Amino acid sequence: MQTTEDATMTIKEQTIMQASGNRIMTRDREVQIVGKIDEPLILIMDNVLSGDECDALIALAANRMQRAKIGKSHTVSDVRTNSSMFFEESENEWLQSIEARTAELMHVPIAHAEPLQILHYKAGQQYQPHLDYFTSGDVVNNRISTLVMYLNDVEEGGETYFPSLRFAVTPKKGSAVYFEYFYNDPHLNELTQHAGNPVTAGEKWVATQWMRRQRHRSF
Ligand SMILES: O=C(O)CCC(=O)C(=O)O
Ligand SMILES: [Fe+2]
Repeated sequence: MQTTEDATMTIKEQTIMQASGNRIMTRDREVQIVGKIDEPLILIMDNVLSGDECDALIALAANRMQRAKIGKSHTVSDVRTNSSMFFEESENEWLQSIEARTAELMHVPIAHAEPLQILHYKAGQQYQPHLDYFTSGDVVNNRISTLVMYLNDVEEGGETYFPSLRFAVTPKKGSAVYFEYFYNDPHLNELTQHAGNPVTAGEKWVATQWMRRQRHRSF
């Protein structure tokens, strides 16, 4: 990727998202940027989903959850104690509009999107530090960016935590954290390592959208 110079004359790598301004207008919602780290780019966004959309995603996923599987071998692992499920691509009309919004927000064509993933953490459950991109296997059409959307307010704990940056994002219904790892500098990509901190009271629901470098969907 090309590099640009910012005002302080330090060389900064180009990012997928142009994160200037305090809000992003999508076709059907105004999303507010309420927090930001520059490099690696991490954005905290408010108003990504409506309360009704959050409730509907949870309701649709609830009876389809299973213990989360990790990586290629699909073995149950202590790295993730939460449960998860994937929707079908564009399963219904309102899901389609959420997918279209996330693609617009993430500045990547919808064809590059993985199906939306839902995670559910009960009290005591967590997701230990990990990278979202693959370090073996499908590295050609690898993941390049993540949007974690919070579907409920968590009573206690459950932050999305970036250990290398010592940065924690508190879940808030309808808000999201965005990060990307498509840098030339592998160190910047590695800094996006993150965890789902243990939920210490209540429960936590999130929807994760991952984007691929190339087309991933058949339509
Ligand atoms: O639950 C979280 O806060 C993080 C989820 C996550 O890391 C993922 O879905 O890849
Ligand atoms: Fe992750």
